[in-house]
Parts: sequence; structure tokens; C-alpha cells
Amino acid sequence: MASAPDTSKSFKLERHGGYLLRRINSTKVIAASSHLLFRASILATVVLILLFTLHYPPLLLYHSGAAASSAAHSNHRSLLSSAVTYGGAAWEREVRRSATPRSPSGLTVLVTGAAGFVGTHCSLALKKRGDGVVGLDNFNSYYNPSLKRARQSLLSRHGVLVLDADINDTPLLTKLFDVVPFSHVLHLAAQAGVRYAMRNPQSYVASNVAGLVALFEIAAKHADPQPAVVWASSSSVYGLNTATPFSELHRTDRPASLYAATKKAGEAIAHTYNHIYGLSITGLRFFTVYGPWGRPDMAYFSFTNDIISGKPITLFRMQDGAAVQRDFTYIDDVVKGCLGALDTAKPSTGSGSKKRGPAQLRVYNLGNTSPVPVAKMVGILEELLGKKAKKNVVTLPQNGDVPYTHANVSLAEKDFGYRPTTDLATGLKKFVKWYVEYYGVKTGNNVHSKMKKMEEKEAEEEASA
Ligand SMILES: O=C(O)[C@H]1O[C@H](OP(=O)(O)OP(=O)(O)OC[C@H]2O[C@@H](n3ccc(=O)[nH]c3=O)[C@H](O)[C@@H]2O)[C@H](O)[C@@H](O)[C@@H]1O
Repeated sequence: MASAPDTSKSFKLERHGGYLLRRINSTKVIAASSHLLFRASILATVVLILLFTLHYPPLLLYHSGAAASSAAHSNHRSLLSSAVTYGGAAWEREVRRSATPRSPSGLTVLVTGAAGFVGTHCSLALKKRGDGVVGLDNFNSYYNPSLKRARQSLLSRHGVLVLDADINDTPLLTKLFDVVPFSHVLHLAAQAGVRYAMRNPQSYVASNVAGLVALFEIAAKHADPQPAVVWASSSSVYGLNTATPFSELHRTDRPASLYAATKKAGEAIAHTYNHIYGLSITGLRFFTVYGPWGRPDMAYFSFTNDIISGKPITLFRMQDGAAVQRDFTYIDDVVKGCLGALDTAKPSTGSGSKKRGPAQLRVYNLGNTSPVPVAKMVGILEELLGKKAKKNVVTLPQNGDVPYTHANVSLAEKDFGYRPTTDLATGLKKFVKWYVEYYGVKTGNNVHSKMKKMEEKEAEEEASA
């Protein structure tokens, strides 16, 4: 005989007026509904986390806030010796040691993006001339972070501490300004790259807009004294401007890429912080900076990789067949420009969130003043590497690129003596020399012997001069 159904566990179902109704006794209602509620809230949490991850990956990647802060803090520990606790006495000692200039008249500079290409060169140059430098970098994986770690080691050997930290990490920045009265901030941390903005737009907002605001907030409201800020804008702000060479007086309201739009937004944000809080701010519009320890995502670097390994490269040209051109600027020239801007930056005028008077607000082009067709840049690399590129020439797609850039640098020359001196052939030679050594390129590629011949020729030229 079949046993009676256990009604304590199952619902009694009954047809009533054509509808299926559930009749459950009241205590079970409470138990069942709290169980359901619990499951529903777990499900809702998982769905929310998934949605957040899908829609805001950069916010997770470029962590901010308390959780991020604790993640970042554990990183600070791993950077310094394991005995050093983030924010502790030994940490503060290390930070102060790195920040202390050799002479009392030296600058005390916080360099953001210090393990980046321009950040590394500037930090070294500042340290070498006796300034105090503390670096920050979030070591993100936009390109291989091992290159950033190698730059960090280089800086460490020169006495510059680079902390693993994001510019959105407000508690860390607050702490840093509590420990060191920075006279200057050289703000180079950013999401770079023109075309990548189509693939990961939010990362540009997180670094170039939110990060810039986070930094200005601390500098304006918390830092005492307020530092003078020099930061990296970009030649890309000229966008669809057709007047050449590009002057700081030209229109910059037609950006061609989201990257350019975030840099242009940065310039507008700088105006606001200068206007409200008296922050002294200088924006530097860099023009396609290249050189040793460069960025692997940039064309001259990735073309070098591909030429050496025999992979084809894609070369863009204009719809009408005209060459795409860039005002390639050598890193040493840009470093001189950055230091010139720091040295001529006037102090901020505010304190404790209050503006005490008008403060300096400047924007400068830092370019080379002589645009070169990208195909010519490839030709120089072929010559240096002793190997032909496999070229795939295509019409410039709608990818945010502009047809040409060309800097007028007379303003930077007038205000701090900026005068670029390195042509593309000379600069690329220095880049390839570094590349061959850094990556241990085999002589089979003909590169070492090519370099040796060039060096011998240079020595002969020097001797006969
Ligand atoms: O001057 C600037 O403001 C910008 O300079 C560079 O941007 P870009 O000039 O696009 O530099 P690359 O990515 O190295 O490209 C150089 C040239 O090579 C061309 N290119 C690039 C990639 C490629 O596969 N093929 C190709 O022909 C581009 O169209 C461009 O004309 C940097 O990547 C930006 O971060 C910086 O802000």
C-alpha cells in the first residue's frame, strides 16, 4: 500500500476557479520565504558582481576605494622589504629617504606613472641632478608589466622608490602628502594609446579623468603646501585641426579619439582646479615620444619586434594615398621639456581648499617640429636592423588616428628654453641599440654587427671633427 504523501514537505495543490493555488500553513510560509529570500539575495549579489565586472572592468583593474586600497597596500609591502609595513615607521623612512633632495634648494617631486616610459626617464634625470623623487605606478598590464618592473629596478638602483599604487588610491595619496611636503607633482600616469580607446574606453575614463581628479583633489584640498602640478596632455588634443604647425592657440575642441577627448577633458579640469583652488598647473602636449625603454604598444617599438621576427607590419596611409606623418619626439628632448616646465612652475597660491590669489595655468607643445612619414620611420628601422619589413599598406581605418602632427614649440622655447635636438634617425639608432641589448637579440639578425659598424663610423667622425 502506498504511504500518504508527506504534506509537511510538499505544497498542497488544489484547483480553484481554474487557478492553481498553494495552501501552506503559516509557520512554513515564514521558513520557506526566509529560505527563498536568502537564496534570492545570494543570486542577486552574484548577478550584481557579474554585471559590475562586465560593465566596469577598469574600475576593478584600476582599483580605488577601501578594498582597492587594502589590495594596493599589500603591494606596497611586497615592493619594499617584507619587514616594511605600509604606512609604518620603516615605510615612512623609505619614502622620506627617496623624497629628500641633495641640497635644500632641490625640488621634492612626486612622479606618477614613474615606471612608465617618460616617468622613468624624468625620475632618473631629476634624481641625477639632486632632486628628491618618489614614484607611483599601478603596474597595469596594458603592456608587459615586466618592462615596468625592469624600469622600477633601474630606478631603485638610482635611489628612487616607486610604490605600487594607483592614482585613484586616495588613502595612499593622502598618506604620502602627510609624510612628504612635495613641492611638485609630475603627473604622467595615464591610460595611453590612441587606438586602444576603442577596445577599452572605460580605462581612459578611470585613469585620465577620474585619476586626474583624484590627484587634483588631494593636491588642492589636502596637501600643505599645495604642490605645483606638471602633467602629460597630448598632441592628440589637436584632433581634426588642419592649421599647421600646431600652436597652443589653435582649436582643440574636435578630438578624433576618446583618448584625445579624455586629455582635452583633463585640460578643462586643470582650468577648474586652478580657478577654484589656486593650484599651479602646467599641461604638456607630448608629440609621439620614442626612445630607449619605450612603450611596446607604439608603432616604432612593435614594428621593431615584427621586423626582427619576420612578421608583417600594417602601414596606414590616407585615402588619397598621402603619407601618415608624425612629429616623432626623442625622449631626451621631452625630459628636458618636463624639467624646464617643473623649474619654471610658480608655486600654487591656495591652502586648505582656499585660493589665496591667481595661480599659474600653462599649456605647452613638446614636439620635434619636423613631421616624418611613418613609412620613412620604417625605412630607418630596416636600415638599422639590416632587415626588410613585410609591409601591408592599408587605408587609415576609422580608429581615432589623425593624418599628421606637427608641433610649433616657440612658446616652450620662450618660457623655458625648450629646443629639440634629436632627429628621428639618431633617436631610433639609440632605441635600437637599447632594444638589442635589453632583449639580447642574437647577432644572427645582423643587428650587433650593424650597430658596431655604426659606432665605429661615429667614432671616426668624432675623431676627424
Ligand atoms: O602624440 C601623442 O599625443 C600620442 O602619440 C602616440 O600616438 P601615435 O602618434 O598614434 O603613436 P603610435 O601608436 O606609435 O603610431 C605612430 C604612427 O604609426 C601609425 N601606425 C600605427 C600602428 C600601425 O600598426 N600602423 C601604423 O601605420 C599611426 O597611424 C601613427 O601615424 C602615443 O601612443 C600616445 O599615447 C600619445 O599621446
